Amino acid sequence: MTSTSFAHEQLIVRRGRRSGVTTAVAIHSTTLGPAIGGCRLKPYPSLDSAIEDVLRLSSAMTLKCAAAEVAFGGGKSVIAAPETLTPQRRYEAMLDHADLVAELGGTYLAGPDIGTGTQDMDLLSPNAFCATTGAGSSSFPTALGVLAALRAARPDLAGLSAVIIGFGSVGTYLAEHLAAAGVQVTVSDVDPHGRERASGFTWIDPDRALSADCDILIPAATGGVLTPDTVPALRAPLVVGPANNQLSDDGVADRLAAAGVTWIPDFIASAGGIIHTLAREVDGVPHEEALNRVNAIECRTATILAAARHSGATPLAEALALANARLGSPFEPGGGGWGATTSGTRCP
Ligand SMILES: NC(=O)c1ccc[n+]([C@@H]2O[C@H](COP(=O)([O-])OP(=O)(O)OC[C@H]3O[C@@H](n4cnc5c(N)ncnc54)[C@H](O)[C@@H]3O)[C@@H](O)[C@H]2O)c1
Repeated sequence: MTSTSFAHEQLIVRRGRRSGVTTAVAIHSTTLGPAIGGCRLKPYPSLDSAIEDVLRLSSAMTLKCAAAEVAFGGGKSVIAAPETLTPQRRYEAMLDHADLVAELGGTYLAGPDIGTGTQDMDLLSPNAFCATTGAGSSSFPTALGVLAALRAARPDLAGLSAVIIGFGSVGTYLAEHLAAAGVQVTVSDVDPHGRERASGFTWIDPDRALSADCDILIPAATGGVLTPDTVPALRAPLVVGPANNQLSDDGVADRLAAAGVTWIPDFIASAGGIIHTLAREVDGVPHEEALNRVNAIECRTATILAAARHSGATPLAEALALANARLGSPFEPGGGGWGATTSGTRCP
């Protein structure tokens, strides 16, 4: 999901001097403030695919921040790890990456992502969020944000059925909350251990999950799951989840609408983690107030869905209009300079 009307500001790719591992930082936009985005560590089939990933994910972060009304821009970083990485070489790769991020002088601030965690953020500190002394895991607020987006489409969840693709950190929170709300929850994961952890929930094999007969389909694993090929197989009338870049391309939003599927844009539904982290670590607000800001995703999603119903456009088109309007007339930071966030001011 990458539709913004401008090119990346910066892409830096470097081979680490200690580790020999290639790492990259992409800064898509600093229009609203320093670029933020997770640091992803994983093996890639090629350098090109790592660069493609960091470019796509960083532009999605621009949209996520703009729509979430925070005074930050979009960035992302990747560490293209070899298939086997000893703990020592992994540590050296993180230090190499920390050097690269530090050279950017605060223009890019990292956070945990696939393959990295809070202790890695300690190494990137002060150019990172969610270090061990920070706001903690973003998975719970991310799940809360998905639930807020879901409520905008289906206020009454009791008695509905949901299939969650990806029983990881966010997927597990979602499964527990939805079950508590009276939803019949089915989960799926490619990891064989996922099935053991999923006792208490109905299980479905990953290759059947996307086309499962249910009220709500929740992509909570990888991106790119909604494609021209997979849309015809969908049976759920509503798709909403935390996975970034769920569409293979923006045109898939039109296919979803034509198939009668309501798709809530990922960059709206998955913003709970950054909203909570910034509220806690930048604005210093209490946990409860930070969660209130996450819950504003319900109002934002309701506004987008109502606009789409009114205009006949897709929710994606309306969400892009919202984000791009904000990028076109940037928030003027108050006395706090960059770092002051506005989340919740337009959607209390
Ligand atoms: N954690 C956050 O705060 C956060 C914030 C925003 C977006 N996201 C996105 O949400 C998604 C889930 O995040 P997470 O933190 O729970 O990640 P995670 O790594 O904890 O969980 C993902 C799970 O998906 C499983 N999986 C991978 N491919 C699969 C497939 N094809 N079918 C079924 N299962 C598959 C993995 O085995 C894993 O258990 C990711 O796309 C992530 O980028 C997460």
